[in-house]
Amino acid sequence: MGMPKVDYSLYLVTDSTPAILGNRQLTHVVEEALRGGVTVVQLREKTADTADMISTARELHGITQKYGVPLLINDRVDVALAVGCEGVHIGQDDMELSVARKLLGPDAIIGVTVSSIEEALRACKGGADYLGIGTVYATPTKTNTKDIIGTAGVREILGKIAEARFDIPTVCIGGINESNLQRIIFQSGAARKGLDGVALVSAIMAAPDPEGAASELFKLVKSPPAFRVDMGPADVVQRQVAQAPSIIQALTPNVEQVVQNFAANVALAIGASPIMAGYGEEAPDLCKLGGALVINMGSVDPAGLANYLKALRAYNQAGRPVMFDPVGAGATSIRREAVKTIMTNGYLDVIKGNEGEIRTVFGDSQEQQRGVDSSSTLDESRKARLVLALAAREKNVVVMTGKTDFVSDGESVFAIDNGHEYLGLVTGTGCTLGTAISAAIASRKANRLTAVIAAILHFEIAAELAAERPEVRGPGTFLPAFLDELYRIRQATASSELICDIQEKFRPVIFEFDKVILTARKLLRAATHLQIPIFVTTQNRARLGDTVPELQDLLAGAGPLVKADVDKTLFSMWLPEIASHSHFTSSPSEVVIVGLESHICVTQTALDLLQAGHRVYVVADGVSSSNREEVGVALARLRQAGAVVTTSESWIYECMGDAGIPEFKEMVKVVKETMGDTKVALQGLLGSKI
Ligand SMILES: Cc1ncc(COP(=O)(O)OP(=O)(O)O)c(N)n1
Ligand SMILES: Cc1ncsc1CCOP(=O)(O)O
Repeated sequence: MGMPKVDYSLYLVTDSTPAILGNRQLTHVVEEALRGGVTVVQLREKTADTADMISTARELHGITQKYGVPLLINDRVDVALAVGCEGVHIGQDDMELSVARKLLGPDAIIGVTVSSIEEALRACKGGADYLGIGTVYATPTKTNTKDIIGTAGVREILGKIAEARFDIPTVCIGGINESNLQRIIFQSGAARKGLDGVALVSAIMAAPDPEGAASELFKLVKSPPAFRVDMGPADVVQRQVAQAPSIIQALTPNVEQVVQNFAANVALAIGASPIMAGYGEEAPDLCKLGGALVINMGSVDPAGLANYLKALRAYNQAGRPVMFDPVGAGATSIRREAVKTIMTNGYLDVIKGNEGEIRTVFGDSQEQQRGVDSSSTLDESRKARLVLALAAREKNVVVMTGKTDFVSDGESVFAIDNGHEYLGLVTGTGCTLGTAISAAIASRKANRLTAVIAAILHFEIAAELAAERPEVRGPGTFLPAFLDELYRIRQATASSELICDIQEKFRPVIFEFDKVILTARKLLRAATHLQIPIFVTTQNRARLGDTVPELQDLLAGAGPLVKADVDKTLFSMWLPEIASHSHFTSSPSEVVIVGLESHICVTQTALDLLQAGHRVYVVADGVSSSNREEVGVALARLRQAGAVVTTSESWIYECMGDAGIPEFKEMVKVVKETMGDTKVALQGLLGSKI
C-alpha cells in the first residue's frame, strides 16, 4: 500500500448498476476512463457479495496500477485489505476513521465523506487523507443522500478547513458533469482554499465514450472557466464610476425578453445591437458575435426553459456574460423551480431583480410574490446584506432594484439613489434596465461591478433628465424623452483614444509620407483640445528611428495626455502596455489610428482592437504604405472587418458631436488653420483609396 502524492483532479467512482453501466464490462469502462485521464478510481459496489467484490477489485487494481492511479474501495476495509490496494473511502455511517486507520495502517489512503463543517473538521482532526464533500446536487445515481449542500455549502466547508489551517485535499461529489463542472469548482472555491478535484460517477461511467468523456472532463478541471471574471477592488470601482456612462457603448448584447420593442430601443439608444432570439439553438452562433445574453424569465414554460438552458450553456462555454432577470421568481412554484433549474445549470454573471425576486433566488421559502410586484419589507441594511450574501454565494454581481438600488460583487455593496418615479409607471423599465446592464457587461474588458453600476447610473440619470424636460408631463411623454436622454448621455460620454505610429526612417519610402504627417499633426492638436488620450508607438526605434520631429512639439504640448510612448517589435500597436492601460480596460473605446504602414501595423492594430471589443476609426488621410496600391486593399479589408474608415475631419466632428461644447471654438480654429493641409492630404492620399 501507499502512494506518495495523489492527484485528485478527476476522481472516478464506479457504478455497475445496469442503468449506468448498461451491459458493458466494468473493468473495460474503467480502463477507458483511465486512458482519458482519470486520476483516482473508487470501486463502489452496493450489492455485490464479498467474493465477487474482491475478484473485481483485484482485476481493477491490476489495471489502475498500470496507469499509476490509486484504487480505493468504497466502505469495505476488508476488501481493500484482501486486495492490497491503496485505500478506502468511508462515509459518516461506515466504519470509524480511527478503526479503519488501525486496520489499514498509516500509509493507506482514507477518504471521508463530509457534508457539514463539523464532519469536515472531525475528519481532518482524525487524520483523513482527503475529503469527499457533498452531496453538491441531487443525483439519480445516489438517492439516499442526507444533505444537498450546493456550491455554497462546499465553499463554507472549504473556508472553515482553511481557517482551521488543515492542509487536506478535497473533492466534491454529486450531480457533476461536463456542463457544470467548471462553475462548481469556481463557485465552491473559498478565499484561501479551492477544491483539488471533482468526483463523478455517471458523467463517465454512463458515457458512451468513457475515454472521450474523461479526457474532456480532465481538460475542464485543468483550465480556468471561460466565464471567470476578476473583479477589481472597491476603490478601483469608485474611481471608474466617475467615468461611468462611457462604459456603455458599441456593445452587442443578445436580448431575449418580453418587452422586446422597448428593450431594443433602449439597446440602440445606448449603442448596443439587440437581437431578440428566443430559440436556444441559435445561441451557439449568436454568442460568437461577442455580446451578452439576457435571460429574462418573463414567461416560463417547458419549451422556454429549455431554450434558456441551451442559451445559458452556449454563452457559458463561449465565456460570454449572462444577465439573469428572474421576473416574478417567487410568484408560483413553477417559477421557483425554474430559478433553481437555471441556477444549477449555468453561471450567471449578474442577477438583477426586485426585493421579492432576489429573496426567492437566495432561497427564502417565505417569500410569496404577487406577480412581478416590487413591494418591499426589508430595511436597507438587510437589503444590503442580502445582495452581499447572494453575490458572495454565487461569485457574481447581484442587483436589487427598488427606490434605492443595491449592487454587490460579494465584497462591497453600493447603494444607488438615482431614477425617477416615472420609471415605475411605464411597463418594462425593469427589463430594459437588464438590457442596459447586459450591454455594459458585454465587454469583457470592463470590470463587471463597475460596468453594472455604470449601466444603472446611465439608465437612472437619463430618467431624471428626461423627467425634467419641459415637454414631459407624464409617463407617456416621458418615454420618448427617456430614450433621447439615454442616447444623449451615450453621445456625450463616448471615450476616444488616438494611436499614432510614424517613424523617421520610413520617410523616403512611404507613399505621401509628408501628407500623413500633416494629418497626424491636425489629429494631435484636436486630441489635445478635446482631452483625448494619446498612445504613441515606434517599431524598433534603435534601427528605424524615433517618431518624426514634426510631431515632437505637439506631443510635448499634449503633456500628460500622452499615456504611453512604447517601442515594439510586434507589428501591432495593440501592445500589452497599451491594452492594459485603464483607458482601455475600464470600457470599450473609440480608437482612431494614424500612421504606418496601412497594410501591416495599422491593419494588425485595427484587427486586434476590434477583437478586443473596441470601435476602430482608421483615417484614410492619415495612413499610408510604401506601395500606394497596398493602401486601398488594407482599408477595404479593415472596413469589412468592422472598422470605420473615415477622414480626419469627419472624425474630429464626430468626436465633438455638438457645436455647443466648450471646446468647439478652439476646434474650429484647428480645422480652419489646417484647411490647406487637409486639402493637400486628401488629394495626395485618397486618390488610391476609398
Ligand atoms: C469521493 C467520494 N465522496 C463521497 C462519497 C459518498 O460516500 P458515502 O457517504 O459513504 O456514500 P456511499 O458512496 O457509500 O453511498 C463517495 N463514495 N466518494
Ligand atoms: C456516491 C455519491 N455520493 C454522493 S453523490 C454520489 C453519486 C454521484 O453520482 P453522479 O456523479 O452520477 O451524480
